[in-house]
Amino acid sequence: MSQDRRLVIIPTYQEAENIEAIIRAIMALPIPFEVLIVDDGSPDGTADIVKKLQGEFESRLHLIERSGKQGLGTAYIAGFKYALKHRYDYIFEMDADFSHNPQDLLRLYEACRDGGADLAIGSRYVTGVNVINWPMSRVVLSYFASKYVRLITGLPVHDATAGFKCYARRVLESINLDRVRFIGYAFQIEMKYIAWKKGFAIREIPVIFTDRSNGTSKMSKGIIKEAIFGVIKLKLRSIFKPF
Ligand SMILES: Nc1nc2c(ncn2[C@@H]2O[C@H](COP(=O)(O)OP(=O)(O)O[C@H]3O[C@H](CO)[C@@H](O)[C@H](O)[C@@H]3O)[C@@H](O)[C@H]2O)c(=O)[nH]1
Repeated sequence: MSQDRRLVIIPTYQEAENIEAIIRAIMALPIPFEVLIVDDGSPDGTADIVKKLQGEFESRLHLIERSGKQGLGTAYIAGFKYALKHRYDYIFEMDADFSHNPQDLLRLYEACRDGGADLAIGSRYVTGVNVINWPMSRVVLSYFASKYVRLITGLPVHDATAGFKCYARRVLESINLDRVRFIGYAFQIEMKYIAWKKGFAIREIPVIFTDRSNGTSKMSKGIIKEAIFGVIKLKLRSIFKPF
């Protein structure tokens, strides 16, 4: 176990209020994780805070700086390419804003390392609805989005848009990352769908998602639209141009 190399990728845009605390919370976990921040030129100086912390955490804290907001999906793709190049064994996706509890990284890791999962998903909807502080409209949208994804594509997961995950390296190695198209929540659906179509074992681990106290969500109408039409495009793509 101790030889495993674990990388937590956190995409950031305007997360100056959260970034130091989330990095410290991950660094304090009982087993070592490395962290890669992929920042899109946040005007609030998120990247500068990361650079300052690099002095303290040295080789455990990494930063990719990109110019301008390019979307969560492309930030993760940049992070995945970094992870494969540097041969990490387990690669995690996580938000910067504490909506994902850093302690749950350990449970996702165990599900992959000991539980036979190739992809472990921190899932809000395995046992009821485990979301705190979201407006009811957002809970309903998110919950039924997963039902919609299942209906159209057959993807057998309860939380299709979840953004808290652990991939065993072999999953990312098997995916042509240059063919991953979507940039918002549809990206989260697309990655799960491709992994499932390729026959990887997916396990959902129940987690509690707590909406952020600091900063704001980057959700937009464009992101919702991309997800609605993206699911249909994914289904068609799988018929005409299998993954
Ligand atoms: N680099 C980069 N990071 C971004 C961008 N947009 C958002 N992020 C970062 O991505 C993370 C999630 O963004 P939020 O805007 O906080 O997401 P959310 O609305 O709370 O959505 C959450 O739930 C969705 C499902 O309901 C998930 O699909 C999503 O991944 C996330 O976990 C945060 O760390 C945020 O800074 C971007 O364009 N570029």
